[in-house]
Amino acid sequence: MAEPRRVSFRDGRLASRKAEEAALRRHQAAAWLQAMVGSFGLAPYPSEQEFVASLRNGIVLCKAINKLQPGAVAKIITNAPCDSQPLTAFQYFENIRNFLVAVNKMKLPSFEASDLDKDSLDAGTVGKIVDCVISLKSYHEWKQAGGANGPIKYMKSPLAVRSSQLQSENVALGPSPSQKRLDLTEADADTQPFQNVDPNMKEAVEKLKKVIVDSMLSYKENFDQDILKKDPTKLIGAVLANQLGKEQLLSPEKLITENAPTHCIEHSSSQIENKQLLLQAHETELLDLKKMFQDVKVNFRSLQTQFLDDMAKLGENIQDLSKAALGYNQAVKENRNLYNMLQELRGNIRVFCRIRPLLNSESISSIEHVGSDGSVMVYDPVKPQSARKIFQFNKVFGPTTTQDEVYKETQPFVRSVMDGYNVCIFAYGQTGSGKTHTMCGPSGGLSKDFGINYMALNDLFNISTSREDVKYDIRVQMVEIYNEQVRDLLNEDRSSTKLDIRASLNNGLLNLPDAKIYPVQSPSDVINLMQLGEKHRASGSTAINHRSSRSHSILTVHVNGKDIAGNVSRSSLHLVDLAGSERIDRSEATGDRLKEAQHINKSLSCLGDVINALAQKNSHIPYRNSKLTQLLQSSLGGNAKTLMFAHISPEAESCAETLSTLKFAQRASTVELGTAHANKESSEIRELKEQVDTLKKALANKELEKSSLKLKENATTSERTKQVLDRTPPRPRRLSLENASSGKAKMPERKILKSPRSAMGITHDKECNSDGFRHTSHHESLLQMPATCAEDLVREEEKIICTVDTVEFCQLPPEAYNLLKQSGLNTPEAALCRSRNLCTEASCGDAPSSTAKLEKIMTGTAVKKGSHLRKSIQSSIGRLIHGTERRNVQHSAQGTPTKITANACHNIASPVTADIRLRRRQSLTGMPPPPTMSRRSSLGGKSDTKIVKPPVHVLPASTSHCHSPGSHGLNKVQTTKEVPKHHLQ
Ligand SMILES: Nc1ncnc2c1ncn2[C@@H]1O[C@H](COP(=O)(O)OP(=O)(O)OP(=O)(O)O)[C@@H](O)[C@H]1O
Repeated sequence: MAEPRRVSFRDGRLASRKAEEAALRRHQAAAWLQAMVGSFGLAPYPSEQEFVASLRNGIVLCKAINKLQPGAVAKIITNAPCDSQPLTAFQYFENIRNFLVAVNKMKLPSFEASDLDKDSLDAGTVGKIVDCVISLKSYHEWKQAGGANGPIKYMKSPLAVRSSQLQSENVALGPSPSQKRLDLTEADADTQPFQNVDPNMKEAVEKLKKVIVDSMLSYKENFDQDILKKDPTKLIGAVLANQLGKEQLLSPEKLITENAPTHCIEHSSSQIENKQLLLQAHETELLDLKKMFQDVKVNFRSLQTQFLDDMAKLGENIQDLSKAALGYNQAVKENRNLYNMLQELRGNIRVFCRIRPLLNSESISSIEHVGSDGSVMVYDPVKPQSARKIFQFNKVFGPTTTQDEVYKETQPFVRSVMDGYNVCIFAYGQTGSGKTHTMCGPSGGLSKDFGINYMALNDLFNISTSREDVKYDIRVQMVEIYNEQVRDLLNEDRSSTKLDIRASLNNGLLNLPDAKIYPVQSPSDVINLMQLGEKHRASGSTAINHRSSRSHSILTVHVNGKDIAGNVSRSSLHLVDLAGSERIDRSEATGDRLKEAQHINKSLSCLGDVINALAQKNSHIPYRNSKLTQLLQSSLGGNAKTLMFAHISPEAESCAETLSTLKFAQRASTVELGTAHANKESSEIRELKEQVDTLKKALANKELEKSSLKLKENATTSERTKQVLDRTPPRPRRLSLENASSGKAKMPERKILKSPRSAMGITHDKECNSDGFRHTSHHESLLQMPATCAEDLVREEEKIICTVDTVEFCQLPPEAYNLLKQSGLNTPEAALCRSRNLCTEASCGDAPSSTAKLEKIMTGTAVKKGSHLRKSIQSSIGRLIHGTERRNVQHSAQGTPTKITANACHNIASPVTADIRLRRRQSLTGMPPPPTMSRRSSLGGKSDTKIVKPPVHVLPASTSHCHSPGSHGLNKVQTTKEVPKHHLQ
């Protein structure tokens, strides 16, 4: 199969080579003719047609031959300049005929007049014409050389043409006999005998010539090393044999012998001899070519080696480069990850930039480059010389980015809502830049190409159904801020949509308690609600956007999750589509539109102020300057994850706004919110938190009560003391003092707080009332209380003391508290009784049993409680107590002598109550007190043992009366339960 292909290739090459040779000869002929007669418009390398066409009228040929032999053509028929008629065919013929006669006279190769006829044009006939001209040329050269060296020699063979240079040199000398013999185209007298020989013979010789020339050309074209290695004589023999065999011709000798008449044989053998010589010459030429070929081959080999070396080096270089590129890519990736981590840790506002497509195809885009690394390069096409500005964001979405691609990048934020994080995604940008398209989808979410709002909610549903162990409750709110008014978008009653922003009691965050909130179960619920909201949202047509949002819309999704272990998470997702900033001159807003635009621009400017203040870490952040910043406060400065979409329009006319948006967004990306926290609580923590809240409230109540008590005591002490002293004879009074001191030993601890908040007594009396204690009325009655009303006072005192104990009781660790609750003391009244009983038990010397009970509770608590949670709750309770005590200490230090006395009274508690107190304290704070130190000493003060003296011995006489009310009170408590009333008297 391969062989025919090689043959046809060789044939093709041969044909092209022949054509090349013919073209070269035409070129020589044309050049010579032009040199002889001047330019006649023939191209240097004419085609066959051009060549023949230029000679067809015979004028050029006649002129050329006349130059060689003046008068060779007597009359040349030419076109007169005035004669516009073209020459007739007959006139042509005259010129050609005269030329051919002249040529024949000169015994030069000739052609037929009809050969110039265009209809009969073929390669052979053109070749004859060219041969004729070339022979004229040779003649001319010979003549110029003087004609002394024998007859003219002209070339017909392509090979003869190839060696024309050599021959032209020889022309000067005249052809040697051997040369004459070698020349295949020799047409001198030697060839004459052939003209008389048998035409068959002539034809055979012509064929032979042709075969040899073709073979030579063929072998020259296709020689290979094998051929060149052969003996040239044998090679030629082989060529002849081959070609002759192919042509089915006999060998030249045989051919001549067989076909030629006898008288021609001698001549034929000399012809063959000539041809053999010619072949030898070609053999030499072949050898030269072989040498050349070898040289070329060596060069080629060295070039090939060099090329291979270069390729190898190039390969190595490419490998190095690819390694470097790979390393670089990895470094960039790592860098990016680190950057993201850093941002995550810092809690920076993430910023994505989205470029909407050009809406007017004739506009020029001001966006020069969008990098995959989050960079965007902007320039002003109106001022192409102006500097390019590059901005860097977390991500940049080009004009061809789809909604799905945008959401894919947003998804991680949305998903973290389900893990308890608060997330805020807001779209910012000039009017018509595509904010609504991104958040709600085209046509404000009314089409199928949904925006982030819908996709986010859909995603939340998917997660909620995929997490089987958590039960989620998803609710939706949708409001707008229109002309600085917050309006409910989901309220069907459009007459009462105005909403107030209020601080939540739970977390202090601002919210809209009156806004309608709808539970959603499926994406279709969401679509319905969003469509309702979009229907109610204010929008209008401006010169920039035919459906421009005239309000900021906030879609809030509240997600509450509770897992099977009772752990809860609460989070919210704010999806904010801001109204676009607009230049009034461009939006051409008037009337209502103008008012809206002013409000929009103002609130966006407030947002800018807040962002600036946050970016600069100012101490004051002006959230309250607009409703928008008020509502977004928790997202901009809280522990939320915040993502901002900066939208830009690529049109050249919007370049200024684009730059302003990008600068704003870049500033926003520097705002550090702090690490976001998940709002997750385990059931235990939740319970503990609730208990801490209860304790805090109770502590506050306690302080209030004590301050009220202090007021009461201050106001009534002197009065009561005076009355009691007046009524008590010296003996009972002494007894009373003694009883007081002994009774005191049995009394439970009583703290007398000197809170600075006592001034708030009037306000907080209401709270006390709500707890069932009539402090205010009591306070008033105390001011006017006659001595006989002491019993009432005692009751009041008892209540106060019980209240104090209730507070302290509530300060028990939760488990202890729960255990006590389980034992039936789960109402304030029961707790009150319980505390009273505890006091009583303690005062009756039943301290060991209560202590043991407490101890039991504490031990159980310690076993049950995880140490971590325990520590946390204990430390918070400890702080609460420490804070109170510190305040007490401070007040004691600065207090009146009465207060000192009271403290002294406090410090002389019986060992039993002191023990209870210490144990309780230990259980609450987890800090074991040193055995010899009282609570105060454990707080860093001095040991009570050093400052506390028995009241009887240390109290100065002037202050002993101050102790009486307390002792009275305390005695009264005892009295109410156990002590006879006469002790009071
Ligand atoms: N990414 C996008 N691909 C195709 N069209 C878009 C894209 N973004 C915006 N558009 C088209 O541009 C026009 C303006 O968009 P859109 O209304 O969302 O802008 P806006 O920023 O919300 O404007 P305004 O602030 O005035 O409400 C709309 O016709 C919208 O369909």
